[in-house]
Amino acid sequence: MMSLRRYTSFLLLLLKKEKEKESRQSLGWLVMESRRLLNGVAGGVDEDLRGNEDGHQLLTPWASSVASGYTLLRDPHHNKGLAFPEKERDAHYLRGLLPPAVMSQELQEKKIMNMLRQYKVPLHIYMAMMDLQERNERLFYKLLIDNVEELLPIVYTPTVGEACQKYGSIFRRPQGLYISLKEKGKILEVLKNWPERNIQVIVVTDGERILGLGDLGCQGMGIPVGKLSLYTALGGLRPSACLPITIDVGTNNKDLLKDEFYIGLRQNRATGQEYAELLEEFMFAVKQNYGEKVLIQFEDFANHNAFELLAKYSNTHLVFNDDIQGTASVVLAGLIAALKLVGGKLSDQKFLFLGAGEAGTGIAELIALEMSKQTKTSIEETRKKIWLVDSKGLIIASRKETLQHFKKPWAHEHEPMRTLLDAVKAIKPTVLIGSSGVGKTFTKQVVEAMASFNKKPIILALSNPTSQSECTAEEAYTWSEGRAIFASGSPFNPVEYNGKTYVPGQANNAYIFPGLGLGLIISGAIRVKDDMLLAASEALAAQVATENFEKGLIYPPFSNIRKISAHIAANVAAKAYELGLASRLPRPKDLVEYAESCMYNPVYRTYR
Ligand SMILES: O=C([O-])CC(=O)C(=O)O
Ligand SMILES: [Mg+2]
Repeated sequence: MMSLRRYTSFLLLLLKKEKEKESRQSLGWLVMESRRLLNGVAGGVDEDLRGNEDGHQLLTPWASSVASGYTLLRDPHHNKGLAFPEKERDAHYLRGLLPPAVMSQELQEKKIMNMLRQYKVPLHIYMAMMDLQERNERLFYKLLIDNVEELLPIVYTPTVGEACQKYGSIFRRPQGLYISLKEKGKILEVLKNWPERNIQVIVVTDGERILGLGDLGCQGMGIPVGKLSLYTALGGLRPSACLPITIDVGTNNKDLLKDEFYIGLRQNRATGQEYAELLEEFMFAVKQNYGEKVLIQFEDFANHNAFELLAKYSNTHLVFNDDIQGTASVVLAGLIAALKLVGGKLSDQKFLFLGAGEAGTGIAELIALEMSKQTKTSIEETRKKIWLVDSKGLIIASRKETLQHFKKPWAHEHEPMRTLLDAVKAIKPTVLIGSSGVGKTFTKQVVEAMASFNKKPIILALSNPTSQSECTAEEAYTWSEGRAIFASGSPFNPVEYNGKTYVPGQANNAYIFPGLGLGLIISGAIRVKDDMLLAASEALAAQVATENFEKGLIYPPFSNIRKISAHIAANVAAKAYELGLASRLPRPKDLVEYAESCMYNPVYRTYR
C-alpha cells in the first residue's frame, strides 16, 4: 500500500497539474473521500490538526491539507465560516461562497453567545450548540471553553438529560457509533466505518440507566456525546480522538417502544448470554482496531451490568466506570477539601448513603480505601464507618443472604431501620450522601436531624439531573440554618439566606474524568488502578483555594478546569509511572507542563 507521505505528494502533484477550479473542487472531495482509505494506512491526511500518535499536539499553527471550496465549508473539522481570511478564500476556492465580511473567531463567538442568550428554553440552546458542533467544531469548543460555567449545564447535566429523553425527536445527524444486536458478528467492520482512525477515548453506554432518568435505550447516545465534548473542552483531548458509542440491545421503556420517533431497536432488552456475547465482541473488536491503549469509559449502565463489566474487563483493557469510579474520586476530593472546613481527619467521620448502587458503593469503597491507607488499618475495619440505605432500608448483617454481591461488604451488625430518617437518627452520620437517583428524598426532617447533631453537616445530593436531586441547595441551607456544607451532582444557583449568600459546589464526575483520561493517555497507561483514582482526588482537592473555602466551597470553580485537569492528569500519570503501568517512555520531567502542552486548543489554524 502507498505510504501516507507518498499519497499526499501524489495528491499535491495532481493539484498542481489541475488548473481548472472545477477539478480542484473535485480534488477537495477526493481528499475527503481518501481519508476513509488512508484511515487504513495511517492517521488521516491532516495530522497537523490531530497530533501525533500519543496524542501530543504538533505545535504547528497551520494545516497543509484541507479540502477546498464548498466541501471545506461543509467540513466541521476545518470550516471557519466568516473567519476565513482573504488569502485563504482565494487559495481554497471560497470566493463568492461567503459574504464579503471577514470576522475574527472572537467576534463569531460573541455573535453566537448573543444569539444563545436570546433562547428561553435550555433544550433550544442545546440544539443550537449541537448544530454548531456539526458546522464548525473549533468554534464550538472555543465557546464551550470560554463560557464553561454558562454552557456546561447545557451540553451536560441537566439539559443533556432532557435531550436524551427527546433524542428521537431532535435527532439530526449521528454523532457517534450505534452498535446494535443487528451488528452482532460484524462489530469490527462497524468500527472501521468510523472516519477517524487514531481513537484515544471511547465513552460507551447501553442506555439502561441514563443519569437518574432510567432506561432511555438507544437515546442514551446524548451521554457519550456530551461526556466526550467535555473530554475535549475540559481535558484537552483532540475531538478526532474521541468516539461516542451506544450499544443497543433494546429497551424496556414502554413509552419509547411506542414512540414513533424512537431511534433504537424496537424490542425488549437482550440479557444473559446474548448481552454478554455482544459486549465481549465489542470489547475485543475495540482492542483489535485501536490497540490496547485506547481508554474505554463505561457510562450509565445499570447496576447489574456495570459491576460485572468492570470486573470482567479491568484486567484485560484500559477501562473505568465513570459512575462507580469517577464519581467516587470526585466525592472523595470534596470530602478531603471539606475537612478544612469541619476539621478532623477522614477517619473521624461517619458516613451514611442513600443509594447502594454504582455511585454509592463506589464512593464508599474509595473512602474506605483512603481511610485504610491513612490509618494503616484494614479496609474491613474502615468499612465499618460507612453505612448504606437502599430501597429496603438500612443494609445490615441480617440481610446479607439476599443482598446483591456489591452490597455485601456494607452489611454491618445493626437492628433493622426501614426509613432514611430512622437510619439518620440511629447512625448519627457527619456526612450524608445521596446517590439513589431518586429526587426529593432528603426531606426537611432528614436535613434537620443532620443539623441537630452536627455543627456543620456535610450533605451531598449527587443524583442527576436536577429533577432527581435529593434536595435543592436552598432546602439544604434553609433547613440547616445555613450550616450545611452542600454540593450537588447537577448545578444550583447561589442561595440568599438570612442576608448571606451561599454558593453550592457541584460534585460531578466532570471534574475528574477529563483529567484522569488525559493522564492515562499521556503516560500511555495500560490499566486503571484505584491508586490512580486516589491520585486524581488528591490533585482535585489541592486545587481548592482559600477564597473558595471562604465561600464554603469544597470544589474549585469550573472556570479553572483546564488547569485543574492538567494537575489531575499529571498526578494520575505520575502514579501510572510509579506502578509500572505507563508505556510512554521516557517519563516527561515536568508532568503538569507536559499535560498542558498536549491539550487541544480550539483557536483556528492557518491553511497553507
Ligand atoms: O452525567 C453526570 O452528570 C454524572 C453522571 O455520570 C451520572 O449522573 O450518571
Ligand atoms: Mg453517568
